[in-house]
Formats: sequence, C-alpha cells, structure tokens
Amino acid sequence: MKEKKPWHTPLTIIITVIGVIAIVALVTVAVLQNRPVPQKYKYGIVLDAGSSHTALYIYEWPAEKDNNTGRVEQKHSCKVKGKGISSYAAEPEKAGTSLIDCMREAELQVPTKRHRETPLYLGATAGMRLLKIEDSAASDKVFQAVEQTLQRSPFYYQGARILTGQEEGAFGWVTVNYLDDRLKQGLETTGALDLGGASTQISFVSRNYDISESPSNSVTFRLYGNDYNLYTHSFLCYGKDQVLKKALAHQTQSGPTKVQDPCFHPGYSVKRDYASLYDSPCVSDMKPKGAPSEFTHIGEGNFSQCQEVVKSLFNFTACTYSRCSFDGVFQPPLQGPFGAFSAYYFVMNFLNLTDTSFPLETVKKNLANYCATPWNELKQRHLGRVKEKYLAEYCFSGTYILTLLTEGYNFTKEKFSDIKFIKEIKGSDAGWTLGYMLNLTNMIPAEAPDSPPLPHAGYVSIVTVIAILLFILLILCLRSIWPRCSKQQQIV
Ligand SMILES: Nc1ccn([C@@H]2O[C@H](COP(=O)(O)OP(=O)(O)OP(=O)(O)O)[C@@H](O)[C@H]2O)c(=O)n1
Ligand SMILES: [Ca+2]
Repeated sequence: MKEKKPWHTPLTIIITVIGVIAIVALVTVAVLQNRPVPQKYKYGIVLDAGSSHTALYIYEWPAEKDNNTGRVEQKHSCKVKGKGISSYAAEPEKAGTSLIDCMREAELQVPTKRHRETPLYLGATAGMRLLKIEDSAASDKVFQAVEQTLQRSPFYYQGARILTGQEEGAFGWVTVNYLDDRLKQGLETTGALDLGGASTQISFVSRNYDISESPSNSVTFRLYGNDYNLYTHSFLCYGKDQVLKKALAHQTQSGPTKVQDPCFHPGYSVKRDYASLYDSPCVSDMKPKGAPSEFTHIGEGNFSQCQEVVKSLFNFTACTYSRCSFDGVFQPPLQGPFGAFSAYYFVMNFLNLTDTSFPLETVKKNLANYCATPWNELKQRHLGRVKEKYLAEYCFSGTYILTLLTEGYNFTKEKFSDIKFIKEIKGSDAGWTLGYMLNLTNMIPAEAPDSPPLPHAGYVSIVTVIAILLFILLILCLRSIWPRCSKQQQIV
C-alpha cells in the first residue's frame, strides 16, 4: 500500500509561514504605499472689488491634485463692510482700511502654515473702470491704498488690477462650467449672464457661428483637450445702479423739481440732488444746464410705463453687423442653457420670480402687481429684513432685467425658460472670481490629464489576488516535487 506522505513536514510549514508573511508584507506595502494620503488642502484668495461692494473669496483644493478638475471649492466668503473701493476716490486710504476685517477673517480661515504660499489676488470691475475714465489719478491712489493693505497680509500677494469687461465675462463663464463639471467632460456648456451695479456681461458658446465677425467679442480657450469659441460682451453703464441713473437722467432732462417715476411705488417720495445723480461718466454728459439743486422723486407704480422708460435707454437701431443685441454690439444667436447670477439672482429671488418655467407673460403680470403695490405696504412687509434702498429699487430692477433679457439679448418667450437664476453651484458662488484664480494658477490644463488606469482599491485587490494565486501555485508545486525528492533521498 502506498504510504500517504503527511503534508505538514517541518519544511512545508516553514515555507507556508514564510509565504504567508510575504503575502501580508506585499499587500501591506501595496496598501500603504498607494493609500490616498490624508487630505491636505491648498488655498487661494480672490477679492472681488465690484462697483457696489467688495467680497473676499477663499478657495481650497486637495494639495496633491492641483491639476485635477472640479476639485476647487469655495471654502469661505467675506463681505467687506461699506461700499465698493471706487466710492473712496475722495479718501483713498479708506479703500485700503475697509479690507482689513475680511483679511483678518481670511488669516483665521487659512491654516497658518499655508499663509505664505496662498496666492492673493484683487480684481476690480466696472466701478473702477468708471473711476479710471473719470479721474485716473484718483483710481491710482485707490489702488495704492488697497495694495498697501494687501502687501501687509501674510499671504502671497499677486497684485491688484482692473479686469477688462471681456475677462470679467469670460471668467464668469469658466466658473459656471467648471463648477458644473462641463469642461472636463466636454459637455455642452452653459452661458453666463452677470449683472452688476455698473456693468453687465453676457457670455456663451454659439456653435456653427463665425465669431470672427467681431473679433473683440471672441475669446478662445483650450481646456481639458476641448476647444471653445466663446462669445462675450460687457456693457459698461448697464449695471443696475448705472441704468437707474440713466433712467432718472432721462426723466430729468428739463431740470424739473419734481419727477413722477413709473418704476417706483405709489406713495414713494424722496428728495434727491442733481449733483449726485449726474456724478458718473454714464450720465455726466446728460446733465441739464441750470437745473435746481434737488428734485423730488415720486413713485407711480406703473409697470408698462416703466418698461417704456427702460426701453428708451437702449439703442436698437444702430447695427453694422449681421445681427446685434443693442447699442450696435454684435451678438450671435443665443444658444444653450444660461445661468444668470449676481444681481439677476438677488432681484429675481426677492421678487419670487426665479422660476422660469412660468410663461413670460405670467412673470410680467406678477411684476406689474408688485410695482403697483403701495410703498407703505411694502415697507411694513419687508423693512428690517431688507435694506430700504434695495426695497425701493426692486420694481425698477425687475423691469430692467426683463427688458434687458427679452428686448436687449433677445430671449424670446420660448427661450426665456433656458435661463436659470442662480446664486451658487455646489456651494461655490457663481461669479468671475473662481475662473480668474483657476486661470492665474494654471489649474485648468489645456489637455485632458492622464489618470491612472486603475483606481486605488482595484490596484490593491489585484495585487492581493495575484499574490495569493502565486502562493497557492508554489505550494502545489512543492507538494508535487517534494515527495520525489524525499524518495530519491531514501534510495540514496
Ligand atoms: N441683496 C442684494 C444685494 C445686492 N443688490 C444689488 O445688486 C447690485 C450689485 O450687484 P453685484 O453683482 O454685487 O455688483 P458689483 O459686483 O458690485 O458691480 P460690478 O460687477 O458692476 O462692478 C447692486 O445694485 C446692489 O444694490 C440687491 O439688489 N440685493
Ligand atoms: Ca460684479
């Protein structure tokens, strides 16, 4: 009878133990070496010096993945108290000191050991563009004051400058599409509509259209391996505060002491002075000669008359291109979904009109009702929660927004539902700041980044399975070789 050889000879036990130790060691090394490191973050700070106010944004992203997409998020924002930096033209130092509180907040938000490497940018928009036109020396002084504050901060200060309207529009578009993860995936992009206090931007990709008809409106990008031909335009003096000035200027051309304004509520009556109404380059050439020092601004609450006033501020006839939006500015056919943010959102959200699935006619009817609401009633309903200045202007602003979108940009009643009024996307505010930082830190690569063929978990599992298979193979091999070896020994 064939004697069965026991498998647990000292040698096989030693080999098994060594094998098991080797496998455990191999898998441990694979796991440890390739384990995702505990998340460490990097930070970037952008100050948005808008015409009406300044806001500071802190962005963060995983330290190891600067180049990866959709990973930069807004960590914190801080609203600077007071008005925009351009309002400090007469006392520039205050433009610098106004930023100190938010800079302190940023020092607490960003871990101290990251301070020195955290880039800090300030970008100014239409308010400073207007100040530069009006008084270039004053604009320089405001920048000097602002720089002084920012240079003193512990962050890696990268400079303060005025963005061009084109940059403001294009970076707003980058932000929206980056946050929506549309760029990396090469999906159809979303257009961006930004309404500020002093300027407004429209940016979108219009396929099959020759944007070279107006090269100054075109921006080309290569992002993640895709080419984009972006149409963008910034209308200076068409932000909602400057348009309000234009509307009032339009109604005070004869220098009256009393103006009955259909865009303000019945019962609204406020004294305004001519000097501060006409203090901007958007209206300064319209100032009536020999006007009194002030006028009484009286509300009438008539939406359709307000629409007429607002419409009269646009020039719809001048156009030297194949097609125009208004004021002789080229615009290709609207395409794709649009995100409308900043003041578009503030105003439409207050008015409860962000739902664009309602027919445009219904939106207009609701706004007409709102405009006809007596001023006293509105104050009772909202004061304490909403600033009086904002409250007084929502009828005008809503009318302006609808007129700009429908008559200005040509969002017809069918296309109106393509617009989504948004404040933020996945927790990050919509606006130009994120796109600006991504661009300056080269965080969006022109080509799609190479990613490892296997995810970490897949890699570890495969290494483990292969190691176990090899080990089993080794045991089987030893089991078939060993008896022969030992028999040979016996023969010898
Ligand atoms: N809750 C709020 C906040 C702001 N506003 C208004 O929204 C406009 C400001 O929009 P914003 O996007 O902050 O403009 P800026 O960036 O300051 O201006 P710009 O981009 O033109 O430089 C101002 O008219 C302000 O009165 C509003 O109506 N309701
Ligand atoms: Ca703005």
